Amino acid sequence: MTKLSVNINKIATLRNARGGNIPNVVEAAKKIESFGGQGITVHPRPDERHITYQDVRDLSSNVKTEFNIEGNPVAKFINLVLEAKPAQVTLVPDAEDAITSNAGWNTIKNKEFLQEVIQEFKNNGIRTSIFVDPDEKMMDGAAETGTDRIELYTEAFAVKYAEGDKTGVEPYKRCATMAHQLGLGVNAGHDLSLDNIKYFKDNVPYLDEVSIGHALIAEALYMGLENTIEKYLELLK
Ligand SMILES: CC(=O)[C@@H](O)[C@H](O)COP(=O)(O)O
Ligand SMILES: NCC(=O)COP(=O)(O)O
Repeated sequence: MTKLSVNINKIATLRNARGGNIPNVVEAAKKIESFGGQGITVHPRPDERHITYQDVRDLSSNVKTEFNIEGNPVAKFINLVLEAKPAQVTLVPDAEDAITSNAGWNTIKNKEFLQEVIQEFKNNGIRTSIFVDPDEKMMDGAAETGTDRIELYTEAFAVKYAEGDKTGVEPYKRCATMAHQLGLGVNAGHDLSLDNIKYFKDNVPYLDEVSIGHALIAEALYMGLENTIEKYLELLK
């Protein structure tokens, strides 16, 4: 079984559009858990355009399933994660002004830096995952950082799949197999949706967890959050 972690960034985007506290992200996380979501993911960005640092603190004492915090490990982020003590931290090499995540780590060039931050999180009992493109060289590099897991960056697959090209899944198959052989857990995320998740899940082995936000929240506008989560859970069995 592959776990579904629901990324709630877009719930905060909606709240921030008005100020105030509607929708309330903590309540949303609790509902998602009651609908069967197996984890909650957030990606606080430096400008706090959706999830704020305070949201992370509030969620940390309320999330009962697996709490996963994503972000670029700059000092402010590292301190926040050490304070929140989530089950998992996912390191993403985001530029400050990136509209969304758009690349994985070069695990070879950043090996020493990653080794250092990963060790700090692991010393504090936090599982680590690093965001990587589906490139075999980066799997070898990832294993050397000491990370527990990798998160395969799935945008390239999602784009090809939407164009009717199913071969985009091939590098993910190879990298998931290789990561598993190297002793790493395998997560995946970015632009996964009800349209493409089944094909991805059926073709990529050893998939521990997917984190899905943008499409899931958009789908929930039409189908409701409970139905949408149920559909994902069915497809991820
Ligand atoms: C790490 C990742 O894959 C992203 O999908 C991210 O969590 C989404 O962030 P935004 O919601 O800011 O686009
Ligand atoms: N790690 C990926 C994630 O949390 C959600 O990405 P998206 O579904 O919002 O593209």
